[in-house]
Amino acid sequence: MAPGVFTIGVSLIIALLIRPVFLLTQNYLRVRNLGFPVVISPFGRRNAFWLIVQRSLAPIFIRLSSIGGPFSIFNFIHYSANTSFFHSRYFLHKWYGPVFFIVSPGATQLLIADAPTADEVQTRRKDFVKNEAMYGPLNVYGRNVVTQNGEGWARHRRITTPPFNERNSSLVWKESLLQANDMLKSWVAMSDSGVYTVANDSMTLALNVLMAAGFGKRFEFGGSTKGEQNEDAMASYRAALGMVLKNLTKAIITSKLMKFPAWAIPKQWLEMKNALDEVGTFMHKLVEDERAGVNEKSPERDNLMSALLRASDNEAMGKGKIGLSDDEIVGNLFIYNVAGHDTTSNTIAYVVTLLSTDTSVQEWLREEIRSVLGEEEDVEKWDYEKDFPRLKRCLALMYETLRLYGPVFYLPRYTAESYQTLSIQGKEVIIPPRVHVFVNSATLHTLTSYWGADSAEWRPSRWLDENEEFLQPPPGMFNPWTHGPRVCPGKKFGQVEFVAVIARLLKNGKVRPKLNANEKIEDAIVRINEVILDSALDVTLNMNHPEKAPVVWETVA
Ligand code: HEM
Repeated sequence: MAPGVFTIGVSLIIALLIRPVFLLTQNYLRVRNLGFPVVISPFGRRNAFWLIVQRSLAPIFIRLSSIGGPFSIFNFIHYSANTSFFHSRYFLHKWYGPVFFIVSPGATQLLIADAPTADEVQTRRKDFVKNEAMYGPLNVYGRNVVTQNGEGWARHRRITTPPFNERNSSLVWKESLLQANDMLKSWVAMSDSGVYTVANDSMTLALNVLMAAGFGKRFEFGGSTKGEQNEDAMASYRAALGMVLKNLTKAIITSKLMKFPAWAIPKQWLEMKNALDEVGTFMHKLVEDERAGVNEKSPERDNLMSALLRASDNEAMGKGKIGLSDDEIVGNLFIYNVAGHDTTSNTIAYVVTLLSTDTSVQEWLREEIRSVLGEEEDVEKWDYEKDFPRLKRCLALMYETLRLYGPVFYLPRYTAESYQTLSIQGKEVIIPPRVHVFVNSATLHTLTSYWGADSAEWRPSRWLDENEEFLQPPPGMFNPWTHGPRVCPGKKFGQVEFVAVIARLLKNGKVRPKLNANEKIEDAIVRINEVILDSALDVTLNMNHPEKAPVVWETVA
C-alpha cells in the first residue's frame, strides 16, 4: 500500500528533527577528546532560522543563562547571537577557559582567547585559511584580495599593496585635514542645535578621503565636486558608492539579483540594484580610461587606482606572471572601498562620542597637538612627515578605541579539508578538517589578566609609558588589524586619517554632550555610554542609534 500524506508528513518532520541531532552528535564526537571544553549550541551563527528569531529569543536565553546551575546550558547564547562577542567580551572565556570548542548541527568552531595561540593562527595563513564559501558574497564585481586564499591571494596581495606607500599616506594626511577642517566648521555652526549626524558625517569624510586618495578626485565635505572633468558622472558615482557602502549587507544580497531584469526585482531593492550597476559600470570605465593613459605613458599619478593598474601591468609584463583581469581590478577597487570605509568612519564616530564624555582626555590630547603643531592654523602647512610621528597621544587614542570598539572583533579562519596541528598552552593539538577557528579579539582585548582590572575602561593613556613611548603588547594580544601575512594593508592609511582628523578637531575644538531638558551632565554621560554599548555587528561594529548621543562642538581659545 502506498504511504499516505500523513505518513510522509510525519516521516519528514522526524527526519527534519533527527538530522540536526545527528549532525550535532557527529560534530561533538569529532572534538570531545581533544582536551578542551565543548559547548553545545542548538544553532549555528549563520543558521537562517536562528538569524530570523534571535532578536526575540536572545534576550530570554541571556536571562536564563545568568541564573547559572543547570541553566548554564544556555551559555551558548554568549557566542551564538550576532553581537555576543562584543557584549560578552571576556565572560564566555571566563567560564570555559581561553580555548574551547562550540558545536552546533552545522559547524564545529574553536574559540581562541590565548595570545600565543591567536598569534600562531594569524601567522599560518596557509593552514588557517579564510572560508571561501563565507567570503564569496564579497566578490560583488570580481575576485579580490579579501576573498582569496593560496596563490590567488598572493597575486592579489602582491599587486594591490604597493600603492599603500608613504606618498599615498601623505595624500591621505592632506585630504583628511581638509575634510576635518570643513567638518569642524559645519559642526561648530550647529552649536545651538547640536550635532546629531556624527556617524553619518564620519562616513562622508571617510568616503571623500577614499575618493581623493583612491581616484584622485576631490569632493568638499559639503558634497560638491572639485574635479576638472567628468564632474556630474563622478558626483553621481560617489553618491551611488556612498549608498552601497552605507547599506553593505543589503548591497551584497542585492548583488545576487543583478542578473535578473528590473521588472523581476522588488521595488525596494531596485534602487540598490541601480546603484550597484552604476558603481560597476563607472569603475570599469575608469579602468579603461586609466589604462589608456597608462599605455600612453602619461605622467605618473599618485592615486591608488593608477598605481594599481601600473602594478598589474608591470606584473603581467614579467615572465610567466598574469597580472589582474579588469574584473579583478574592479573587484579590488570595490573591496578596498568597502574595507577602508566603515572601519575608519565607525572608529571616528565612536571616538567623537566617547570624547564628548571626557574633557580630561580632550585636554591631554590638545596639549600634545598644540605642542606639535604650534601656532600654525593653516592645515595645508601641517607636515605629514614631521608631525604625524609626533602625534603619539592621538594614535594611542585610536588604539584604545579599537581595543574596545574595533570594527572587526573576531577573525574567522578555517581548517578547510586538512588536519592542522596547533600548539595550545603547551599541548600539541590536532584540529580536524572543517573546523571554524575564531581568534576572539573582543576577549583578547579585554581580559583582565592581560589588561589589568580596568580592562573595560576606555583609557587612551594606557598605551604610553612615562617617556611617552608606545607600549607594545605581546603578539596575539591586540589584533585590530590582524597581523602576519594578512595584516590589513590599509593600517597606515587608517592611522594617518584618524590622527589627522583628531588633530584638526581638537586643536581648536572641544566637544560635550548635548543635554536633554533638565538633564545633568552625569546623567548624559550614562545615557551616552548606553548608546555606545547598544552596538551591533552589521559588516562591522556600529552603534544602533548614534543619533541618540548628539554632541555640541565649540571652538576653544
Ligand atoms: C580603523 C581602520 C581599519 C581597521 C580596524 C581594519 C581592520 C582590518 C582587519 C582586522 C583585517 C583582517 C580581517 C581578516 O583577515 O579576517 C583587515 C583586512 C583588510 N583591510 Fe583593513 N582595517 C582598517 C582600514 C582599512 C583601510 C583604510 C583599507 C583600505 C583603504 C583597508 C583595507 C583592507 C583590505 C584590502 C584587507 C584584506 C587584506 C587581506 O586579506 O590580505 N583597511 N582590515
